[in-house]
Amino acid sequence: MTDRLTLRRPDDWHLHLRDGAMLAGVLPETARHFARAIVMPNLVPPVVTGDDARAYRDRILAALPAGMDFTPLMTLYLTEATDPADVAAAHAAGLIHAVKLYPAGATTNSQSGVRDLTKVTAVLEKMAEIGLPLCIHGEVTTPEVDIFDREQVFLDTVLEPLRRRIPELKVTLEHITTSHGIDYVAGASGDIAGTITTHHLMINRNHMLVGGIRPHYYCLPVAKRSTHQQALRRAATSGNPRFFLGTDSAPHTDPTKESACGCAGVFSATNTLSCLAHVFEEEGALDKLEGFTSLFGPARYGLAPNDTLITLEKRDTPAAYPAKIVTGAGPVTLFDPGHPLHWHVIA
Ligand SMILES: NC(=O)N[C@@H](CC(=O)O)C(=O)O
Ligand SMILES: [Zn+2]
Ligand SMILES: [Zn+2]
Repeated sequence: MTDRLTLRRPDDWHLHLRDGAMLAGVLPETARHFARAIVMPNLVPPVVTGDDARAYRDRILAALPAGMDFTPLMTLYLTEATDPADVAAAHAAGLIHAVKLYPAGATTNSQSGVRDLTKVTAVLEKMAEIGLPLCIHGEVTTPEVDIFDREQVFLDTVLEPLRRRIPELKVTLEHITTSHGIDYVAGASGDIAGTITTHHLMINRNHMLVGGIRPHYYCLPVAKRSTHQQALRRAATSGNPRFFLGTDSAPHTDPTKESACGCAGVFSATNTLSCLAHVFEEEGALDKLEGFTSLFGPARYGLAPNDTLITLEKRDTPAAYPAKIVTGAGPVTLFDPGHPLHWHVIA
């Protein structure tokens, strides 16, 4: 049996590329299939100013193997010291496409994030004025709140009040993991969208915890119960342009994942398209895949869709992906969906 699917070339609207040897190792994995990506700024130290973003963009382009075509779309890491004029200048120069809000302590390298949102009002007002999206890691960090409830509590206690205070702000709720997040984005008035990762479409918390703990499925926001996974699958395959792909491919070396205190992050750049074709076929929605991977994101970010194409083919033989990729920083295990993938990216 052969089935073919030709799509506009996809983009990744939430990606971690890191720096140095890790950057050099993982960048080709994304550039092979994706034309552009919103590049997360949570380096150590973070990408805070326009100058930081320019320097990081240049390092990414320098790490790109000859013959590969890839455009990094840069972001700034919002801190309580961020200067609205610097943000506006970087946006006007075409350098940055979003600003990222990490509640301090919420996730990997978020210690310089925002503790008090009232301290960044001037930046957010400037962003609303110039139409620059705020990408949000939507989890509270309150110690009393259960980790499985942190996204839902964030919606009520942080996101909704913030959007009431600055209604013109364009918001992207990143890596949605719950039906609450889906319902919020689908139902909210104003300019809001949400990204969904590959792995949250394919796993729920049982995959991570039943029969032994699987550190390579640990990420933030943590995978929730299967009813939430089902809500994510319905949203991703619905054709609603508010929902599009942000893989959140987040490489960490195996020793830092397979540890008594393992890092959060799933690395999925290499096999994401095979995974997504699998999911969309299971949902009977292959006709909705192109919107999710290639059309809704550009529309949201005010960019044209890519004019090049990518072709997938379903074959009886499963696609052969490596279990891990070797980088100069160490081995990085690839997301394992737990079953064979029959959709091959062929061109
Ligand atoms: N998603 C993750 O589990 N980890 C990300 C950070 C993030 O996106 O929250 C990382 O940088 O490793
Ligand atoms: Zn995050
Ligand atoms: Zn991320």
